Amino acid sequence: LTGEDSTATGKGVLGDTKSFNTLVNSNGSYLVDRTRGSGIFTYDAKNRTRTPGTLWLDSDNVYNAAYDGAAVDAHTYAGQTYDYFQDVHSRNSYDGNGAELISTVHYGRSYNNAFWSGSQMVYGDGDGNTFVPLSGALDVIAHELTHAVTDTSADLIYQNESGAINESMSDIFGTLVEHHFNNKPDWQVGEDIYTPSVAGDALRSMEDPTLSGDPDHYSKRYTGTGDYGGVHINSGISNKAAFLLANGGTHYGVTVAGIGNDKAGDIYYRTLTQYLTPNSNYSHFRVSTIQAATDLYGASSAEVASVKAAFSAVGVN
Ligand SMILES: CC(C)[C@H](Cc1cn(Cc2ccc(C(=O)O)cc2)nn1)C(=O)N[C@@H](CCCCN)C(=O)O
Ligand SMILES: [Zn+2]
Repeated sequence: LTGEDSTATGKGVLGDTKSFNTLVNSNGSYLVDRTRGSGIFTYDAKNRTRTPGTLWLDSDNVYNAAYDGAAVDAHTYAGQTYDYFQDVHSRNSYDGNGAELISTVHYGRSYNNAFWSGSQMVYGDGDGNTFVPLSGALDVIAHELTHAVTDTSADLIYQNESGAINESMSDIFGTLVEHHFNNKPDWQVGEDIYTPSVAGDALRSMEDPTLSGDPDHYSKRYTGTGDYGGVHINSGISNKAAFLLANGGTHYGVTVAGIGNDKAGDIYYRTLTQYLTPNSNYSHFRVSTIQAATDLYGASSAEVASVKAAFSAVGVN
């Protein structure tokens, strides 16, 4: 594919105007951003389930049609997530080696989900009640891309406690990316694309996981076999700890002094990429996070003390 690098404008899922990089040639404008790593490529599944589908081609480099919104956000937010990992953690794409970022939108019919397939991001349109097109939320895209970071580093097995940590890392970095770009930042997940007719709700809350029925203490962990052993359920334990580490608070009588998003992000990134292994459980997660914080700030630092307090607050001792 040859052509000129160009900047297009368009409207995202929620009607917001934004600009993004495209490749233009005699065929028209492709959602190809050659300025980041080996490139960001966004495809159209045309409501079927073959991936990646067709590379997105637009006629005039202006992406204002309703059908374009999902692609505009998938492309733009993938670029922002790339920038977060490069600029904040010096990681070039999800593998650290500039891997291409492939996204497919309009996957399936009224498909209420988004996922990392093992090689690319995939976004459904939602049914319009439970979800609107799922690429419309930056925390969701960063959630999916963090699965790729995890798979190319700790490679946490997607079940039971290692799977819950895998899921929590995706929620943590999804939230940190949303804060980094100051995109209506909060400690909820998927709020921008979940239940358009219900204000103030979200898929999951990191501040209070019990709002979606998930545990906020290790003693309340799910031990069944559903959801790959509760990977989207027991993630609440780590999500609550992450909220406390960044923001501070008192939980079940344990007080945590917040250290802020940036330090928390550096600690979790180092934990994920240097210490966690495929079979890590919550106990090893605590030890690893303390070690990462010790490497960065010293054994007697306030940051290490807050990591210990955050894990103790959620019952991981
Ligand atoms: C990231 C987030 C937007 C997305 C949200 C999501 C969507 N679903 C299915 C789903 C469908 C319908 C409802 C309903 O209330 O009617 C709720 C949930 N479950 N979770 C999600 O969490 N997807 C999983 C997909 C995992 C697929 C297995 N690898 C993930 O990326 O972890
Ligand atoms: Zn996930």
